[in-house]
Amino acid sequence: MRFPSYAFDPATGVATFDYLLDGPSPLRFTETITLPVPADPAVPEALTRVLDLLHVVAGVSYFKVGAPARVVAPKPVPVEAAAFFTAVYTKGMAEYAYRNRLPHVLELTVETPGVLPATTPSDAPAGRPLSAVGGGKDSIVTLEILRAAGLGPVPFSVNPNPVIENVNAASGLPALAARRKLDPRLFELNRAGALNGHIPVTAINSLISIATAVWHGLGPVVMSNERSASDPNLIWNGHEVNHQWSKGVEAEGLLRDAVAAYAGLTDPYFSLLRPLSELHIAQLFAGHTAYDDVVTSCNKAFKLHDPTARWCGDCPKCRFVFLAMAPHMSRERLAHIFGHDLFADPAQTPGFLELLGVDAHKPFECVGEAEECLVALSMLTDDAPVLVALRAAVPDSAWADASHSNVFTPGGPNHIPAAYRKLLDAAAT
Ligand SMILES: CC(=O)N[C@H]1[C@@H](OP(=O)(O)OP(=O)(O)OC[C@H]2O[C@@H](n3ccc(=O)[nH]c3=O)[C@H](O)[C@@H]2O)O[C@H](CO)[C@@H](O)[C@@H]1O[C@H](C)C(=O)N[C@@H](C)C(=O)N[C@@H](CCC(=O)O)C(=O)O
Ligand SMILES: Nc1ncnc2c1ncn2[C@@H]1O[C@H](COP(=O)(O)OP(=O)(O)OP(=O)(O)O)[C@@H](O)[C@H]1O
Repeated sequence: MRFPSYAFDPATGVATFDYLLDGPSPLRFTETITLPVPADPAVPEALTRVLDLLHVVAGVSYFKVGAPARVVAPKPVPVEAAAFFTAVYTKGMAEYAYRNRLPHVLELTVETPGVLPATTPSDAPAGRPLSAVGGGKDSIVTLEILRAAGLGPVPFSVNPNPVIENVNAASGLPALAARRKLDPRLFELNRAGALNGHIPVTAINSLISIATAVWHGLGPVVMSNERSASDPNLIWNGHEVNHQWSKGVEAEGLLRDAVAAYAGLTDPYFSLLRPLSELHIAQLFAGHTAYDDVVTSCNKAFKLHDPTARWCGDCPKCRFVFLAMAPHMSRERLAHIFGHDLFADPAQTPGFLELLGVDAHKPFECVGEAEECLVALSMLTDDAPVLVALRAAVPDSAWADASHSNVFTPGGPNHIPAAYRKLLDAAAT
């Protein structure tokens, strides 16, 4: 796989990234990413550098059509950027490799045509934070922590759908948006049965967020990725397979190092919620009723071709968020947010058992740990049909583990700068 060229027009904010899958029948693709144009459209060198990184990282959508054995990046970069590329194409594509039985994907190294020394670091950004909004509870909690601290966060999204637009409207904060258009050829190939699978979309959205912040004189970029995003779903051929890899703390560190070494940006990007469990975030979300009619975490609402849906009420993510929010609010409020009372429907029991670790591995979805689910269940005392069935199915040993849980104690590795860490600690205690 090669990366023939890319172009960026500061007058329109349009970047076009070209890709080539080499071979007897070469395949060419072009992805278009449109950044919001600032009042002063002069292009700083750091923006060009971030776009260089984005060119390679956004290539994963086209890589997956052929799983080529060699990926050759277009420019020399520092070792930190090369390491980030390799991790995105291996660890970020691990679910795709596992589902398609392509073990070589986990072993490849993204080649670069030379090694550059690291760029001299600049000062950390001191502008208004750019806060990535996905429409779910997590980014709402971050936005409200930053707003309460008087930092004037700027909500930012890639391809905002009506859910995200409604969340932004409920926040009352003027938002920025970027557009991302995959090459339509990809969908033709998918319809014709090409190899397909999950890609590390957060790595792409993160670089688009950093590019926007740099161009607009904003920053840092503040994400809302939680502690459990770092935990794998399963081990395959000796490699961890994590559906949420690019939301995890390892990816966050690699991305920060790559952007620092190649673009000279210091502390440009971190996740404010990294030390928190999903259950803890759900507790903080419960304090903000203004978003009840708009908040949506269900991934089915985010299909490229069906942008109007909210909670489907029948997927691992809906079940997980319902369970995580349940201890922190009335059942009436919960049913209002979701449009369904999932604990009243016995057909939901097997799906909840999967989340509780009683069945199978962690689902390939953005859901928290089995331990968090057990703690949430232990906090619920009423006799809704699903809760009765779950209590009966959970083994005694699991209850003992849940009673010693630290899901409400912030912890674990993170990259939060000291000034922001104070804000989190004040909000989460
Ligand atoms: C919404 C969703 O979950 N989509 C995944 C799904 O794709 P599907 O065909 O059902 O719908 P579309 O999202 O409309 O995609 C259409 C095709 O386009 C491909 N594609 C999409 C975006 C992209 O950046 N590159 C692409 O190539 C896609 O593969 C389809 O062929 O199943 C796909 C195959 O498993 C997934 O790739 C789709 O996932 C999206 C990329 C997506 O945005 N997913 C996030 C909701 C998601 O899963 N986030 C994870 C974090 C993962 C990470 O490491 O960043 C999470 O929240 O846990
Ligand atoms: N379209 C998008 N544009 C920019 N950032 C996004 C987008 N979608 C998600 N994100 C960001 O990526 C991270 C992971 O997204 P995720 O969907 O898990 O979070 P969320 O929507 O805030 O909450 P939830 O886990 O409840 O869905 C978050 O920091 C979120 O803000």
